[in-house]
Amino acid sequence: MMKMIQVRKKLENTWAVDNVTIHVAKGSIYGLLGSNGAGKTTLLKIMSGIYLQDDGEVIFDGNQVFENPSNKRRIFFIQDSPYFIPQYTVKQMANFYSQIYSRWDWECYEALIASFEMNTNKKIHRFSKGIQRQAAFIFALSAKPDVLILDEPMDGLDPVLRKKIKSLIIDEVAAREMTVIISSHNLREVEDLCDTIGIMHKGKLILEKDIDDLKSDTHKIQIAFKGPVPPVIYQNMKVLHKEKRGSIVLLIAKGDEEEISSVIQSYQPIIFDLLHLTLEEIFIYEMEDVGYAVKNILN
Ligand SMILES: Nc1ncnc2c1ncn2[C@@H]1O[C@H](COP(=O)(O)OP(=O)(O)OP(=O)(O)O)[C@@H](O)[C@H]1O
Repeated sequence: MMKMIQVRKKLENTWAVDNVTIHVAKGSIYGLLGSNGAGKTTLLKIMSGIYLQDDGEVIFDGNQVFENPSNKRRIFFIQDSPYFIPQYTVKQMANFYSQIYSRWDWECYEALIASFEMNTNKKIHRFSKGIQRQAAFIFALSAKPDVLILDEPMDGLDPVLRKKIKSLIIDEVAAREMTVIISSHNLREVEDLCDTIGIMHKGKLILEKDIDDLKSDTHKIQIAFKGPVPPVIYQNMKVLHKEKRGSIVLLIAKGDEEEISSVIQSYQPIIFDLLHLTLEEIFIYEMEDVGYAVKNILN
């Protein structure tokens, strides 16, 4: 539903986004990861129609996004520093959004205001950074957008609020198939939320994976045999990493768990353990495979 095809954008002398192709399916939550300066904000600004790309296409539901007001009204973007009209109170800002977003839901707004115990008569710029962010979420969820784009949304929020906001996002996705694109420096912050992860590095999308696929077919295997490891056990797996510790061989490998197990068992190993990896471990090994360090997005 949201597509970017070979998109490039130059800012001053840098290709901030360089030949990126992304397809975000309706009702999915896409996590865009990358270290400082990777190009995430630029890509989100292109996706939400703030920037026009230099090359390539950005298509939402079959139409261009840039300078297309009817499409833009179906997209809500919370920037890394949320923008509010100067001097506006929460209530005035809500009135403003209700005129732009045709599906604005006052009932939902009132419920969120009560739940976050938000003072609607206070000028938003007087709130702390964290409360401004909560206000931005209240507006975003009340606007009932088809696509919610979030740039570093959890910055400045305490763990309780992060959890609350994540669960509100998940409820909205489940209830009406809202699509979410969310950027972060940190895999751990978004791994429980996203179903697809894309990693950017120096303007390029260097890895894009479905989280369930990744988790289900990547394993940590420890094996030892009386003699050498029979080479045939490697036939139905893709080895990402191999290490020998005495007589034990440690493998990080992709493949079907049952097939791998049955072949190994048939050669009567002395030791055989097959464990699932954390998403973080999977990314480290995957990135080793493509030759990039991702340590800074795993901290
Ligand atoms: N307004 C601008 N003018 C010139 N260069 C810019 C501008 N905005 C970003 N850039 C450059 O474009 C590249 C990508 O920046 P961008 O802000 O998109 O990265 P990011 O992944 O969001 O980084 P961060 O996580 O630090 O926010 C960087 O090299 C940055 O210096």
